[in-house]
Amino acid sequence: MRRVPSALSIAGTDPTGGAGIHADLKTFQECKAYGMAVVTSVVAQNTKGVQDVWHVPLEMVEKQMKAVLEDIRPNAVKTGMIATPEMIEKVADLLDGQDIPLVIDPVMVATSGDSLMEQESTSLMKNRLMPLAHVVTPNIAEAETLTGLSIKTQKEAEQAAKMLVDDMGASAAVVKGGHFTGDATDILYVNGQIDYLTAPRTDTNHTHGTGCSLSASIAAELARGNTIKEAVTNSKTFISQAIHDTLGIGKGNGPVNHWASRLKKDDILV
Ligand SMILES: Nc1ncnc2c1ncn2[C@@H]1O[C@H](COP(=O)(O)OP(=O)(O)OP(=O)(O)O)[C@@H](O)[C@H]1O
Ligand SMILES: Cc1ncc(CO)c(N)n1
Repeated sequence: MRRVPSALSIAGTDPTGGAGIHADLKTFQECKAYGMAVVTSVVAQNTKGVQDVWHVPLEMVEKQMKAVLEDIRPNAVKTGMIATPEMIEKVADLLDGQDIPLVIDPVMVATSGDSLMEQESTSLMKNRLMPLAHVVTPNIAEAETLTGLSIKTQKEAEQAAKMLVDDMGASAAVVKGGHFTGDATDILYVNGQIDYLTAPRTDTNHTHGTGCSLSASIAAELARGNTIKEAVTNSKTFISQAIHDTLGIGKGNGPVNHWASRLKKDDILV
């Protein structure tokens, strides 16, 4: 029987629509999955920075999750901003044993440089969330924090990807090279194999929400029944185009163009 694939984001908000659950829902839609979202933190932020954060009470996170799970069971889940140790424990408890493909974007710092996770959360992120992850998608700084390695080269990024899987229990890791120089190369480690996913670097500072959108795309692809390698490869194509076909909006690091694969910028200009 044919089905509508659905994907759930568990993440924080961005009222300017470029990152967090807003980016995730746009991405799910573009990547042909029915999108759902549980809010973990309400963030007053824009493309220039984070002004304030309110964490949703844990019992309300649990109620949101239960409301979704008892009604429309997602075919894949992604987590983004889960700021506090207590919230990580709660989300891990709720996801443990669910048998739903899980993409963990270990969000720690916004593109603007503002912190989105409490320092004390790192060990719980490692001990509780990594073992549940089908795919974990750290950027270089997040991979360094999780593994304790210093990552200056692609070989060191490979080593980090292997640690996240072989030592910490994720099924696959994508160490993103957005903050390296040269081509935008991400390193995928899955089934004991390293793959380099490379795209030309776009010369832009409009990269707000790139990480959120990449991990949401991977979740949508998994929800559609694709393998991890197919999901990550297709998602790399999606995010490269969304960065390349920039919208040029925002006074800071502007948002990516989630429409890019089906609309060219001229189609949406008024
Ligand atoms: N300038 C660029 N040109 C092309 N691809 C890029 C560029 N910057 C980032 N990417 C790609 O975007 C994806 C996200 O990577 P990045 O390392 O920026 O994640 P991140 O730091 O978690 O993102 P965020 O800014 O949302 O926190 C990766 O596939 C990366 O290679
Ligand atoms: C809510 C949220 N999640 C993730 C990021 C990282 O881009 C952000 N800026 N805001």
